[in-house]
Amino acid sequence: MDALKSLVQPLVGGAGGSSVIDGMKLVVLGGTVETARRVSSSAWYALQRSWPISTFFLTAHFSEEDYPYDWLMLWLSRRPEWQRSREFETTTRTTTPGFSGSRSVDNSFGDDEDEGDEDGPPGKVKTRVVFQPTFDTTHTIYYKGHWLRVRRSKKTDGSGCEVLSISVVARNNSILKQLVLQAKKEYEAEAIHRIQIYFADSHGSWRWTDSRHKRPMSSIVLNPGVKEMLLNDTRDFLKSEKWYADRGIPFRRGYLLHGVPGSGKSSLIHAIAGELMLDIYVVSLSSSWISDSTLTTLMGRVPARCIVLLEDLDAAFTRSVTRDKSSTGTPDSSNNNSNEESTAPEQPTSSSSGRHRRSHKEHISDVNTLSLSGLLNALDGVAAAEGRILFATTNHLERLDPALSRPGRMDVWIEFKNASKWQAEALFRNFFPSTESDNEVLEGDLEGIELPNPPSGPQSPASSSHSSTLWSLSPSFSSSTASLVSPSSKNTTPESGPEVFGAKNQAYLPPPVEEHIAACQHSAKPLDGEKLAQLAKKFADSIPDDEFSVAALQGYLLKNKSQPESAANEAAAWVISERELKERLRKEKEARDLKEKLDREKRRKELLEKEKEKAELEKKELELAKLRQQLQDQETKDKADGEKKSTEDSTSPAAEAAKEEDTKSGPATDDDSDEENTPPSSSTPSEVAWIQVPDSSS
Ligand SMILES: Nc1ncnc2c1ncn2[C@@H]1O[C@H](COP(=O)(O)OP(=O)(O)OP(=O)(O)O)[C@@H](O)[C@H]1O
Repeated sequence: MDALKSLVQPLVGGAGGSSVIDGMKLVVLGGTVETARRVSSSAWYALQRSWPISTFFLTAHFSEEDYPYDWLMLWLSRRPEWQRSREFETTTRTTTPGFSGSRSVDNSFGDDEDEGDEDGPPGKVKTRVVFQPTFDTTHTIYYKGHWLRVRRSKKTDGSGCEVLSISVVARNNSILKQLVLQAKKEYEAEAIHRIQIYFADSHGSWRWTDSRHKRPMSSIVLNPGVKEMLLNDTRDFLKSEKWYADRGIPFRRGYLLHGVPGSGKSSLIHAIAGELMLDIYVVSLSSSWISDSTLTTLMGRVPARCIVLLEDLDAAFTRSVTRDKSSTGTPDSSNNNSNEESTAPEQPTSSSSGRHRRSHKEHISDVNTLSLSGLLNALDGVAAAEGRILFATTNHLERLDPALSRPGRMDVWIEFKNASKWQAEALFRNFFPSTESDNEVLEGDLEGIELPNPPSGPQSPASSSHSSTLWSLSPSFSSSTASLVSPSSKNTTPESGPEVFGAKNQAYLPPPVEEHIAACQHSAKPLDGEKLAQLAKKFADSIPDDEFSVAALQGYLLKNKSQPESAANEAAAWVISERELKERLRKEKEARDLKEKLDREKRRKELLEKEKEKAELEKKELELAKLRQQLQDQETKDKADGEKKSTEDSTSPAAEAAKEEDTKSGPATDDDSDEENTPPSSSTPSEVAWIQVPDSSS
């Protein structure tokens, strides 16, 4: 301290008693201590890295491609040392992908901490920002009597993958094992209310893609017994590992859900996954990069207990994007053409924290070489994981190869049809809130139902007691709802509503709320049991059996979510309008098909015409070539004949005599010789050339 004093003294000129000097002393002291801390810690790290100190450390590396990385990142995010890091980066991607937006990451902060945030627009997605230590900085964390050195870095192999390295001075690795197990436990405790969804990537790895709230079984409306049977069967399977082992049967079970679109196949699988607390691993078999070997690798890499979902099995060997295009379960080499337009693996866009947003580029090769035998091998070959539950969905059972759907691969088949009256009634009852307890099947858990725009904004006071029902999940005008309801209603006077411009004006009664504005309420009031039953029955009476999908009925109810009476009363009119719409669409499609057919026919005729013309032209050219050849032959022949004749003439005795005569009588005149040597006019080449040849250009 004396040394410090002597250091400071000259600077402050000896006026030690003033508050300025005290302040400066503190600054200098603080700076010195911090510098000393940093220097000593750097020296300590340098020492640790140096040989032989580093030889005392046990180090475990966790790649982000594997699950323990996620467990440890969640565990670390809760450590105060991690949060106290002096060098950090911010991200809206949470370190724990499965829990984006939740408060489980303690070092995050976001919109919901702003004061007055409640006034924000309902349904606004709240962004959370997370602090995380920068790469290549080392942090020391105390755990169960050991100092752990934790470091985040990137792999140097060019993949850009993150790696977490944890080192500890210990005799064996049991402390690291304990750490991983604890991190796993904490991670799973968080995951209890959610299911994780993984998608296959082109490298044959599974990538975490989404985390969803569990969907309650009660929100799935199927004919009685179906859900229960399926749930019992899957539960029973998971308990029967020994039974399978004793009989030498591979411990796998497959379910084929087939039927019309929008009938609840995917929803049921999600509900079952939630019920059994299993994650879902999705493979899209129509992906451009899928091949026999990638699929085999993927199937070998699923964990022991999970659901593997093969969506749209009938599209396995085609890469068309529309499911209505002819697709088949039988391999078709033409469809495996690598030059076809590639279809990128369908990855649902989910929260911003998804791993699919990693910056490193994914190489998606366009080599869909999946074959039927490859698929069958991947499903039940030696490399296929045991203990998994396979679900496959298809809208076209008839297009599947029998080998694919035989028992052993697909043990249980369930057909999904369009909604029955019974389902329509149950859907209505599930959809609208009731004041009676018997309707509580959905209480507390309907939040999983898939609404087009799931709002997360504040609820109106009236709806707060039912915050988890579909009714209260609907986007609401919240506190402003009261002002929109007809003034005849008791508690909807302007005074009871929020403070709005002119609300206190008592001189005139407000004009009635226009009907279309009143219809915009987004929350229905709970109905009493009797009324609900009556409306549900009326609704179901209007819905014909097996004509509309449950998804279509749900869409209709969503349009009327604040008006159960209208939903029931207008259902018959909706059915008529839907039929008309379907009829119109059918006719339009027919007209389109007809036009396409005529166009095709026209193009075919034009093609035929062109081919015919081409053939004719070729024929004429052939004839022409023939004639030319004949002409050439004739010319050659004539020439040869002429030469022969002239030779003969010159060697015969008469000619000799004539020659002698000529010699005697002197040279003949030019005219005479010309006459004699002129060949017969009929064989002159010039005349042959007058044979008319067809014009090739015609
Ligand atoms: N049986 C059902 N019970 C409850 N909701 C249903 C049912 N069927 C469909 N839905 C609703 O309809 C929507 C579509 O359902 P889902 O995706 O499960 O149908 P799908 O049969 O898998 O359709 P696709 O064959 O087109 O994939 C979802 O929002 C779901 O809530």
